[in-house]
Amino acid sequence: MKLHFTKMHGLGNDFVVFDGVRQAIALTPEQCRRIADRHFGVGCDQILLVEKSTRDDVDFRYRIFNADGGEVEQCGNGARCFVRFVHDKGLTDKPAIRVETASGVIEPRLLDSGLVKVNMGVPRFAPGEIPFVANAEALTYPLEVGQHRIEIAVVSMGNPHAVLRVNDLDSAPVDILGAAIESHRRFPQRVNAGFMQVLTPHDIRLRVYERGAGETLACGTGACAAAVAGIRQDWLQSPVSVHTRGGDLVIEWAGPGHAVLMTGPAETVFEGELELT
Ligand SMILES: N[C@H](CCC[C@H](N)C(=O)O)C(=O)O
Repeated sequence: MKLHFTKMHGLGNDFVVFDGVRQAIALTPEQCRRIADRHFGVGCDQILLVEKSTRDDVDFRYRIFNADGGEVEQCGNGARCFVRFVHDKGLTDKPAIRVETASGVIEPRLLDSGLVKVNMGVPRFAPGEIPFVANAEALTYPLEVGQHRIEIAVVSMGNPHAVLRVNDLDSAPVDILGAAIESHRRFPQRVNAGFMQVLTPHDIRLRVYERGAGETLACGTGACAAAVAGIRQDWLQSPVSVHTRGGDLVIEWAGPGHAVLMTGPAETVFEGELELT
């Protein structure tokens, strides 16, 4: 079966996007893995599936599959590409849309500047809402990882994030420690592992070892989680510029109970067709 796709990225976090509005598409985990494979498939960090909404108070539904084939709750860089995609494909002419995801409704908006601003919803910290086996909410939690004992902040943006502050991002053991945190037994659904270096109260550098994809050049929900974790610990003040290896995001957060706003680019790279086996 031939499937048309659009290759997109948000700061180098790249996606294969399918129009599930005009054609019904169902992907198995194995098909997702094959599409995401950078040698045997198209290659991407995540697959995004745009669908009609099942609700009349939102415009579209948005399904996200990691390169390992697992379906997940949220993707920030993907949300920016989502609104660019539905505009470019003539699926809507509204600059701001409401999108149903597995973890709630987000609101991406195309700005006149060409950037995209997304209301990513309210971050959550209660251990019950984060797959973290803890007995009470705290700003940080100790975690034994191999011979390391680290302090992590745990933030849900719909998807789970563990955020670690480091002094030097270039020498941080993101591959080894990130993989160990991602699959740590304290996170039954696994977790995205963010490594944050605070530069000023309004600037951080960030690398994220993503659940189901490994280290990516940028992680939108990871940038939200890191900024929120830093603001909660009085290291940061809103707005926060998050400098990732793929480029910069601006995160705004007015504090507990408020939504996180993320602003950044979304690019289309090419259109293609693949044989779905
Ligand atoms: N790996 C993430 C999903 C993609 C998130 C990321 N690409 C973003 O931009 O937020 C997870 O398993 O929760």
